[in-house]
Amino acid sequence: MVDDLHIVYRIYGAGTGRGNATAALARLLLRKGSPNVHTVHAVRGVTFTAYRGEAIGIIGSNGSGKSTLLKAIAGLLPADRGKVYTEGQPSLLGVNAALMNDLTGATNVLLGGLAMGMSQQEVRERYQGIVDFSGINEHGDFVSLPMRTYSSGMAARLRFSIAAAKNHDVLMIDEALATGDRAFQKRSEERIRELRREAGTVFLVSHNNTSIRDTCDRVLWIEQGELLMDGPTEEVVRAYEDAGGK
Ligand SMILES: Nc1ncnc2c1ncn2[C@@H]1O[C@H](COP(=O)(O)OP(=O)(O)OP(=O)(O)O)[C@@H](O)[C@H]1O
Repeated sequence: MVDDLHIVYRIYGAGTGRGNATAALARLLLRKGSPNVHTVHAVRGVTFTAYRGEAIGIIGSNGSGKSTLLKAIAGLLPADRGKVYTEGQPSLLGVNAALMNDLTGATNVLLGGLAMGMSQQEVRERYQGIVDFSGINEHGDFVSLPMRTYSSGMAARLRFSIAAAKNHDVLMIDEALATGDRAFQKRSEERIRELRREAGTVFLVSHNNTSIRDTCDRVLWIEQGELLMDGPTEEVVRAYEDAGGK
Protein backbone atom coordinates (compact mmCIF):
# COMPACT_ATOMS: atom_id res chain seq x y z
CA MET A 1 0.00 0.00 0.00
CA VAL A 2 1.27 3.45 -0.90
CA ASP A 3 -0.06 6.24 1.30
CA ASP A 4 0.25 9.91 0.32
CA LEU A 5 3.78 9.34 -0.97
CA HIS A 6 6.05 12.28 -1.76
CA ILE A 7 9.54 11.87 -3.19
CA VAL A 8 11.88 14.83 -3.50
CA TYR A 9 15.27 14.64 -5.18
CA ARG A 10 17.87 17.04 -3.81
CA ILE A 11 20.64 17.91 -6.20
CA TYR A 12 23.57 19.49 -4.46
CA GLY A 13 25.80 21.95 -6.21
CA ALA A 14 23.48 22.35 -9.17
CA GLY A 15 24.51 25.34 -11.23
CA THR A 16 22.27 28.37 -11.07
CA GLY A 17 23.85 29.88 -14.15
CA ARG A 18 25.74 32.54 -12.25
CA GLY A 19 28.54 30.25 -11.16
CA ASN A 20 31.83 29.67 -12.87
CA ALA A 21 34.92 27.75 -11.84
CA THR A 22 36.45 30.73 -10.06
CA ALA A 23 33.25 31.44 -8.15
CA ALA A 24 33.01 27.79 -7.14
CA LEU A 25 36.62 27.82 -5.93
CA ALA A 26 35.97 31.02 -4.02
CA ARG A 27 32.93 29.46 -2.36
CA LEU A 28 34.96 26.44 -1.37
CA LEU A 29 37.95 28.37 -0.09
CA LEU A 30 36.23 31.36 1.42
CA ARG A 31 32.99 29.64 2.33
CA LYS A 32 31.22 32.54 0.78
CA GLY A 33 27.70 32.12 -0.48
CA SER A 34 25.50 29.11 0.19
CA PRO A 35 25.71 25.84 -1.69
CA ASN A 36 22.97 25.56 -4.26
CA VAL A 37 20.47 22.88 -3.53
CA HIS A 38 18.07 22.22 -6.34
CA THR A 39 15.01 20.12 -5.54
CA VAL A 40 12.77 18.08 -7.81
CA HIS A 41 9.44 17.04 -6.31
CA ALA A 42 9.08 13.90 -8.45
CA VAL A 43 6.18 12.13 -6.72
CA ARG A 44 3.38 14.23 -5.20
CA GLY A 45 0.93 12.59 -2.87
CA VAL A 46 0.37 9.26 -4.59
CA THR A 47 -1.99 6.85 -2.77
CA PHE A 48 -3.15 3.39 -3.89
CA THR A 49 -3.41 -0.17 -2.64
CA ALA A 50 -2.08 -3.11 -4.67
CA TYR A 51 -3.35 -6.63 -4.06
CA ARG A 52 -1.80 -10.05 -4.50
CA GLY A 53 -2.22 -11.47 -7.97
CA GLU A 54 -2.57 -8.08 -9.64
CA ALA A 55 -0.49 -6.88 -12.58
CA ILE A 56 -0.43 -3.10 -12.49
CA GLY A 57 0.83 -0.95 -15.34
CA ILE A 58 2.25 2.52 -14.73
CA ILE A 59 1.97 4.97 -17.62
CA GLY A 60 2.56 8.68 -18.13
CA SER A 61 4.70 11.01 -20.20
CA ASN A 62 8.52 11.27 -19.94
CA GLY A 63 9.67 12.50 -16.58
CA SER A 64 6.23 12.12 -14.96
CA GLY A 65 7.69 10.11 -12.05
CA LYS A 66 7.02 6.47 -13.01
CA SER A 67 10.52 5.12 -12.35
CA THR A 68 10.81 7.20 -9.20
CA LEU A 69 7.58 5.69 -7.89
CA LEU A 70 8.87 2.15 -8.57
CA LYS A 71 12.19 2.84 -6.88
CA ALA A 72 10.37 4.22 -3.86
CA ILE A 73 8.14 1.12 -3.63
CA ALA A 74 11.29 -1.02 -3.80
CA GLY A 75 12.69 0.92 -0.86
CA LEU A 76 15.54 2.40 -2.91
CA LEU A 77 14.49 6.02 -2.32
CA PRO A 78 13.46 7.55 1.00
CA ALA A 79 9.99 9.07 1.23
CA ASP A 80 9.90 12.78 1.92
CA ARG A 81 6.36 12.38 3.25
CA GLY A 82 3.93 9.47 3.34
CA LYS A 83 4.71 5.77 3.48
CA VAL A 84 4.98 2.54 1.53
CA TYR A 85 3.73 -0.62 3.25
CA THR A 86 4.63 -3.94 1.62
CA GLU A 87 4.30 -7.57 2.48
CA GLY A 88 7.49 -9.30 1.43
CA GLN A 89 10.51 -7.79 -0.24
CA PRO A 90 9.81 -6.03 -3.53
CA SER A 91 12.36 -6.72 -6.26
CA LEU A 92 13.01 -4.00 -8.76
CA LEU A 93 14.00 -5.28 -12.14
CA GLY A 94 14.92 -2.23 -14.13
CA VAL A 95 16.59 -1.85 -17.44
CA ASN A 96 19.29 -0.29 -15.28
CA ALA A 97 19.49 -3.16 -12.81
CA ALA A 98 23.07 -3.64 -11.77
CA LEU A 99 24.71 -6.26 -13.90
CA MET A 100 28.44 -6.02 -14.46
CA ASN A 101 29.32 -4.93 -17.97
CA ASP A 102 32.80 -6.37 -18.00
CA LEU A 103 31.68 -9.82 -16.88
CA THR A 104 30.21 -12.39 -19.21
CA GLY A 105 26.48 -13.00 -19.40
CA ALA A 106 27.10 -16.42 -17.82
CA THR A 107 28.84 -14.91 -14.78
CA ASN A 108 26.09 -12.33 -14.44
CA VAL A 109 23.47 -15.07 -14.40
CA LEU A 110 25.35 -16.78 -11.56
CA LEU A 111 25.94 -13.59 -9.57
CA GLY A 112 22.43 -12.28 -10.22
CA GLY A 113 20.91 -15.57 -9.02
CA LEU A 114 23.00 -15.54 -5.85
CA ALA A 115 22.18 -11.87 -5.26
CA MET A 116 18.47 -12.74 -5.38
CA GLY A 117 19.02 -15.29 -2.66
CA MET A 118 19.22 -18.52 -4.67
CA SER A 119 21.64 -21.20 -3.50
CA GLN A 120 24.53 -22.22 -5.79
CA GLN A 121 22.71 -25.46 -6.43
CA GLU A 122 19.50 -23.62 -7.46
CA VAL A 123 21.44 -21.29 -9.74
CA ARG A 124 23.15 -24.25 -11.40
CA GLU A 125 19.82 -25.99 -11.92
CA ARG A 126 18.16 -22.92 -13.41
CA TYR A 127 21.13 -21.62 -15.41
CA GLN A 128 20.19 -23.18 -18.75
CA GLY A 129 16.55 -22.21 -18.34
CA ILE A 130 17.52 -18.57 -17.75
CA VAL A 131 19.79 -18.47 -20.80
CA ASP A 132 17.18 -20.17 -23.00
CA PHE A 133 14.45 -17.83 -21.77
CA SER A 134 16.51 -14.75 -22.61
CA GLY A 135 17.10 -16.00 -26.15
CA ILE A 136 20.49 -14.27 -26.23
CA ASN A 137 22.21 -17.40 -27.50
CA GLU A 138 19.93 -17.74 -30.49
CA HIS A 139 22.50 -16.16 -32.81
CA GLY A 140 25.78 -17.39 -31.34
CA ASP A 141 27.39 -18.03 -28.01
CA PHE A 142 26.81 -14.55 -26.57
CA VAL A 143 26.50 -15.76 -23.00
CA SER A 144 30.28 -16.35 -23.00
CA LEU A 145 30.97 -12.73 -24.00
CA PRO A 146 31.13 -9.67 -21.74
CA MET A 147 27.80 -7.88 -21.29
CA ARG A 148 29.22 -4.70 -22.82
CA THR A 149 29.15 -6.43 -26.21
CA TYR A 150 25.35 -6.90 -25.96
CA SER A 151 22.78 -4.68 -27.57
CA SER A 152 20.55 -2.85 -25.08
CA GLY A 153 17.69 -5.23 -25.97
CA MET A 154 19.83 -8.31 -25.27
CA ALA A 155 20.99 -6.92 -21.94
CA ALA A 156 17.41 -6.06 -20.93
CA ARG A 157 16.23 -9.56 -21.86
CA LEU A 158 18.96 -11.18 -19.79
CA ARG A 159 18.06 -9.00 -16.79
CA PHE A 160 14.41 -9.91 -17.08
CA SER A 161 15.27 -13.62 -17.41
CA ILE A 162 17.46 -13.60 -14.30
CA ALA A 163 14.86 -11.80 -12.19
CA ALA A 164 11.94 -13.83 -13.52
CA ALA A 165 13.69 -17.11 -12.61
CA LYS A 166 12.65 -16.60 -9.02
CA ASN A 167 9.18 -16.21 -7.55
CA HIS A 168 8.76 -12.74 -6.15
CA ASP A 169 6.26 -11.32 -3.70
CA VAL A 170 6.36 -8.06 -5.61
CA LEU A 171 8.12 -7.90 -8.98
CA MET A 172 8.67 -4.53 -10.59
CA ILE A 173 9.67 -4.24 -14.19
CA ASP A 174 10.84 -1.03 -15.81
CA GLU A 175 10.42 -1.17 -19.59
CA ALA A 176 12.22 -4.51 -20.08
CA LEU A 177 9.45 -5.94 -22.21
CA ALA A 178 9.45 -3.04 -24.62
CA THR A 179 13.02 -3.80 -25.69
CA GLY A 180 12.47 -7.45 -26.53
CA ASP A 181 11.21 -8.82 -29.82
CA ARG A 182 7.69 -10.21 -30.14
CA ALA A 183 8.70 -13.81 -29.29
CA PHE A 184 10.44 -12.65 -26.12
CA GLN A 185 7.48 -10.48 -25.16
CA LYS A 186 5.18 -13.50 -25.45
CA ARG A 187 7.44 -15.57 -23.16
CA SER A 188 7.63 -12.69 -20.67
CA GLU A 189 3.88 -12.21 -20.63
CA GLU A 190 3.42 -15.91 -19.94
CA ARG A 191 5.98 -15.77 -17.11
CA ILE A 192 4.30 -12.69 -15.61
CA ARG A 193 0.97 -14.56 -15.64
CA GLU A 194 2.66 -17.45 -13.78
CA LEU A 195 4.16 -15.10 -11.20
CA ARG A 196 0.73 -13.65 -10.58
CA ARG A 197 -0.82 -17.08 -10.19
CA GLU A 198 1.80 -17.72 -7.53
CA ALA A 199 0.12 -14.85 -5.68
CA GLY A 200 2.71 -12.19 -6.40
CA THR A 201 2.07 -8.61 -7.50
CA VAL A 202 3.66 -7.33 -10.68
CA PHE A 203 4.26 -3.66 -11.56
CA LEU A 204 5.18 -2.78 -15.13
CA VAL A 205 6.40 0.65 -16.24
CA SER A 206 6.23 0.97 -19.98
CA HIS A 207 5.78 3.36 -22.87
CA ASN A 208 4.47 0.48 -24.92
CA ASN A 209 0.69 0.46 -24.56
CA THR A 210 0.48 -2.94 -26.24
CA SER A 211 2.66 -4.55 -23.53
CA ILE A 212 0.52 -2.83 -20.90
CA ARG A 213 -2.73 -4.00 -22.50
CA ASP A 214 -1.42 -7.57 -22.90
CA THR A 215 -0.05 -7.90 -19.37
CA CYS A 216 -1.91 -5.68 -16.94
CA ASP A 217 -5.44 -5.65 -15.59
CA ARG A 218 -5.09 -2.34 -13.78
CA VAL A 219 -3.25 0.85 -14.73
CA LEU A 220 -2.01 3.89 -12.81
CA TRP A 221 -1.58 7.03 -14.92
CA ILE A 222 1.00 9.40 -13.42
CA GLU A 223 1.45 12.97 -14.65
CA GLN A 224 3.82 15.50 -13.04
CA GLY A 225 4.21 13.23 -10.05
CA GLU A 226 0.48 13.01 -9.37
CA LEU A 227 -1.82 10.04 -9.77
CA LEU A 228 -4.21 11.20 -12.48
CA MET A 229 -6.18 7.97 -12.92
CA ASP A 230 -6.31 4.49 -11.40
CA GLY A 231 -8.59 1.88 -12.94
CA PRO A 232 -9.11 -1.02 -15.37
CA THR A 233 -6.44 -1.13 -18.10
CA GLU A 234 -8.65 -0.39 -21.10
CA GLU A 235 -10.33 2.58 -19.47
CA VAL A 236 -7.11 4.25 -18.33
CA VAL A 237 -5.04 3.50 -21.46
CA ARG A 238 -7.84 4.83 -23.67
CA ALA A 239 -8.08 8.04 -21.64
CA TYR A 240 -4.28 8.36 -21.87
CA GLU A 241 -4.32 7.86 -25.63
CA ASP A 242 -7.20 10.32 -26.03
CA ALA A 243 -5.08 12.87 -24.14
CA GLY A 244 -2.30 12.37 -26.68
CA GLY A 245 -0.18 9.78 -24.87
CA LYS A 246 1.22 6.98 -27.00
N1 LIG B 1 18.45 10.81 -9.63
C1 LIG B 1 17.71 11.91 -9.85
N2 LIG B 1 18.10 13.09 -9.34
C2 LIG B 1 17.35 14.19 -9.56
N3 LIG B 1 16.22 14.22 -10.25
C3 LIG B 1 15.78 13.09 -10.78
C4 LIG B 1 16.51 11.86 -10.62
N4 LIG B 1 15.83 10.89 -11.27
C5 LIG B 1 14.75 11.46 -11.79
N5 LIG B 1 14.70 12.79 -11.52
C6 LIG B 1 13.64 13.73 -11.90
O1 LIG B 1 12.42 13.28 -11.36
C7 LIG B 1 11.35 13.44 -12.28
C8 LIG B 1 10.68 12.09 -12.54
O2 LIG B 1 11.60 11.23 -13.20
P1 LIG B 1 11.30 9.69 -13.50
O3 LIG B 1 12.54 9.08 -14.03
O4 LIG B 1 10.67 9.08 -12.31
O5 LIG B 1 10.20 9.81 -14.63
P2 LIG B 1 9.61 8.69 -15.61
O6 LIG B 1 8.15 8.93 -15.64
O7 LIG B 1 10.07 7.35 -15.20
O8 LIG B 1 10.27 9.13 -16.97
P3 LIG B 1 10.56 8.31 -18.34
O9 LIG B 1 9.24 7.98 -18.92
O10 LIG B 1 11.27 9.33 -19.17
O11 LIG B 1 11.40 7.15 -18.00
C9 LIG B 1 11.96 14.11 -13.51
O12 LIG B 1 11.72 15.49 -13.43
C10 LIG B 1 13.44 13.80 -13.40
O13 LIG B 1 14.17 14.85 -13.97
